[in-house]
Parts: sequence; C-alpha cells; structure tokens
Amino acid sequence: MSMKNKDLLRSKAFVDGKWTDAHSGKTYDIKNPADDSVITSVPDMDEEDVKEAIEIADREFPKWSSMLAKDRSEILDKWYRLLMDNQEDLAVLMTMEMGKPLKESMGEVAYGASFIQWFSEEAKRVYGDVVPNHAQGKRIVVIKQPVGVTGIITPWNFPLAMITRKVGPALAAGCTVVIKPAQDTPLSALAAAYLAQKAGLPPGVLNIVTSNSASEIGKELTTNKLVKKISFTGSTKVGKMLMEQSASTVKKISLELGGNAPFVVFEDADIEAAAEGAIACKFRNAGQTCVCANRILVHDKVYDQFVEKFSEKVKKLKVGNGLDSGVDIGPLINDSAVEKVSELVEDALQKGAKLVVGSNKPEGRFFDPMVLTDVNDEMEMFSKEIFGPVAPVYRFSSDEEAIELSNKTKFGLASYFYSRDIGRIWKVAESLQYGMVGINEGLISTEVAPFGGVKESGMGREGSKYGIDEYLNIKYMLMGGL
Ligand SMILES: NC(=O)C1=CN([C@@H]2O[C@H](COP(=O)(O)OP(=O)(O)OC[C@H]3O[C@@H](n4cnc5c(N)ncnc54)[C@H](OP(=O)(O)O)[C@@H]3O)[C@@H](O)[C@H]2O)C=CC1
Ligand SMILES: O=C(O)CCCC(=O)O
Repeated sequence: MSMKNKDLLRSKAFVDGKWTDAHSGKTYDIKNPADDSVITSVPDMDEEDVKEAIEIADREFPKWSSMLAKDRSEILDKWYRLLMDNQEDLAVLMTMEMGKPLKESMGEVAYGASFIQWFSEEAKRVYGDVVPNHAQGKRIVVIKQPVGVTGIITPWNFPLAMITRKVGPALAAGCTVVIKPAQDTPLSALAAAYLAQKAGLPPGVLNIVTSNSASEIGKELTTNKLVKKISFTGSTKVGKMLMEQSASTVKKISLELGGNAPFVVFEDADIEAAAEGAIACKFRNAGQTCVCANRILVHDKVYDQFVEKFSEKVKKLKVGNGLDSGVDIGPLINDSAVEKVSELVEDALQKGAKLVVGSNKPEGRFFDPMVLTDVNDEMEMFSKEIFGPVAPVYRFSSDEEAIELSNKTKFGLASYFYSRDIGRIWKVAESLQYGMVGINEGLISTEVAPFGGVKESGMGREGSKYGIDEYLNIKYMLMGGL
C-alpha cells in the first residue's frame, strides 16, 4: 500500500512557513520499524535552529493572537477537513513511520483531526466574566488571554494525535507554537503542517523542528524567555526534567506522563464484555500507550473463567506488518522497547509467573501477544509501564484489596473496572486515585472529555471544554472612580 498524494511526505523541517534545512546541513534517516527500510531523511536541527523558530513564533504572536477568534476558527476548521480528506494517505504514512496497524492509523488520523475540529469551535467560546463589585464605585472584569509562544514536545506512539491535541487548543487560544516531534516519528507532524499551510495558517504560527538531539532542543524550549508555556507528553522521567528546567523562567506547563493502569474485573462483571474490553484496552497500539491496561486484576471467583475467555481472544490476534490487511499487532517502535519488554517478562517468569499465551521470544520487533498468570506485586511489571503486548492477570479477593492494589503505584492516569453493582461502581470510581476511570469500558479517549492524570502521571487536561484553559492566562481588571 502506498500514498496517493506524495506531497504529504516531507523531508524538511517547517519554520516560518518554509520547508527548511538545519543550519548545520545535518540530516538523519527515518526508518520503518517493521523492516528498517529508510522512508526518508529529515533535518537534524540544533539549538541555533530552535532559537530561530522561537523568535519567529514570538514575532508572529501579536498578529495571530489579535486576529478575530472567528477567523482563527475558520482556518482550523479548514485544516480539520484537509486532514480528513487525506485520512488514508496520512494513515499509510503513520503506519510506515510508527508500525501500528493501518486500521489503527486510520482511527488515529480521525482522532487527531477531531481535536482540530473541536478547538476550532472552542476558539469562539473563550469567555470572560464580570465579577460583582466588592466596593461602591468599582467594577471587576475578568478576561482570558493567550499565554504566548508554546513549546510542544511529543512522543512517537501517537505521531499525529499527541500533536493536534496540543496544537488545536494552543492555536485556538491565539498562541503560536514550536513543536519538537519524537525523533522516530516526525513525518505525520510534517504532513499535518503541510495541510495546515494549505488551510491558510499564516507563516510562523506553527513551526516544526526535527532533531535527534532531544535534550538540546528541550533545553532551549524550556529555558528561552520568549517561550511562555511548555506542553509535553512522554515519560515521567523526561517530564520531571522539563519541569525542573522550566522552573528557571517559571513557565506554565502541561505534562501528560506515564501510566500504570489497573483493569479490574469484579465477580459480578459481565465476563465476556470484560474480556473484550481488556483486548481493546491492552493491545491497542501493541500495548504502547500510556492508558493501556498495565495490570489486569481479577476477582478470585471469576479468575479462571476470565483467563480462559481472554486467552481465547488473545490467541486470535494477528501479528505482522501494519500495512498488511487484517493485522492487529504491529512491531514495537525500536530495539530498546523490545529489550525492555523482554526484561520485564523475564523478571516475572523468574519470580514464578506462568506464560499461558504467546512468547517472550520476539521475531525482530514483533512479539506474539502474551498472557501471564501467577503474577504478583513483587514483580517489576507491577510498578513499571510495560509498553508492549503483555497482559499480566493478578488475583484479588475483596473490593478493598482491589482498590489498594490499584492505587499502589506512583502513577495516576487511566483506570478501568467492570461491575454491574451500582453501589460498588460509585464507591470504586471515587476511590481510584486516577484522572480517568473507564467503567465497563476499555476505551476512554475522545476529544470531548478531559484527558489527563494525577500523581506522577502529570498535570493539566487535554481535549474537552477544559483543554483550552491550559493555553490561557486569566487577567482581572479593577476599575475604580466610577
Ligand atoms: N505518557 C506517554 O504517552 C508516553 C510514555 N512513554 C513511556 O516512556 C518510555 C520511554 O519512551 P520514550 O519515547 O523514550 O519517551 P520519552 O519521554 O523519552 O520521549 C518523549 C518525547 O520527549 C523527548 N525527549 C527525550 N528526552 C528529552 C530531553 N532530555 N529533553 C527534551 N525532550 C526529550 C523525546 O525526543 P526523542 O524522540 O528525540 O528522544 C520525545 O519527543 C516508554 O517505554 C513509556 O513507558 C513513552 C511515550 C509516551
Ligand atoms: O499514550 C499516550 O501517549 C496517550 C494515549 C493516547 C490516547 O488514548 O489519547
């Protein structure tokens, strides 16, 4: 399968509305993780390049932010339509650079585009307030203003959606942006920028700096005084570092970091629905999402029944190159991801876990999806993000134990549980220390709901009516002498 519109494959960075090389002239290759074939190469930019992009974004900020919201909205809406008109080509490109099955890439393009559509609408609804006055002869008015130049750093697992759900609200609010996509997956971002330009986005409002020197680019974005906001999705380790660096200029920050999602099946659950939900939740993107079920916890009474049903479904998942039809699970992103998954499984096996489905012997970067039983909280995978197609199934025997095990982690992003008892549903949902809870549901991502975590999973919310606030400052004006 190949792309019809070859113009969507870009091999340069995008700065000031121009397709740009690195000052140094350096480039690096982008490879398909399924077979290591080189797709193209992109500029390997450095501190000097990103500094220039920041200055351009700063230069454009006054014009973009003072444009009528309705006009910004129209450009975003046009961009949304172009993304959807090119859904298939963008999906092929995404599968080539990232490996996920084509059907998931199609889904991600629609999901990614939905943030642009949603925020094209929200752009027109940035309301202020009139506060009842506290003293005679005075008036208080509250307005919201765009934060300013925004630095955006995104991961490889959702090469388009992680960008659009930051860029959508940022542009809608009136901010200009400098984006550093993941080094492995810059092509979806560049294709989206190409379409943004076609939609009429003025030069310099959206800039993409490609680089395989993340720390150099990150340092500049987080310490440059012209950047007023940092929005990051990725590992907790890097998120903490960026937070620390951003402290030097006290930037506003949004962090969407790692997760360790529990997926709890109570004894009164619809076991068939729970097994189906666990498949979607665990194996989406070959398990490489921060909201994937990382720990499946099942009540003792229904444990064997669940494992049997779930295992039957896992055995049916087809592994292969994401571009081939019918594939459910593609390759992992790179060799270090394969190594990390193997090590976590090996640690569990050594501590007594049983591998009941799949294999810990990858073929290249492809794993047969695994189900592990006899797992416990002493194993490393209980507390670490697996980020691979491995489903450990833990046992519990009371609601209290399920809640305690679920919350026994430094992370607090997504959680899921299955039950049909309304009293239990409220109690458990309120007790889970997570930003998001799926109840009898394994897929929770949508542009209309606030996505985000608590504890070391980060801060801030993306999508929904709340998402745009991350890119706005509140100002209050007190008028006296009336
Ligand atoms: N919450 C989530 O959605 C995600 C969580 N993860 C977790 O993190 C693990 C590691 O994945 P990985 O891709 O390495 O995640 P990282 O956090 O390393 O990467 C995410 C983004 O941050 C960039 N980055 C890396 N180091 C720095 C730095 N010092 N300064 C500024 N930016 C930096 C990366 O650039 P570059 O690509 O150039 O290295 C990428 O753009 C995964 O196995 C998973 O557990 C990973 C991805 C997403
Ligand atoms: O893994 C991530 O980085 C975000 C999860 C994707 C989503 O469901 O929005």
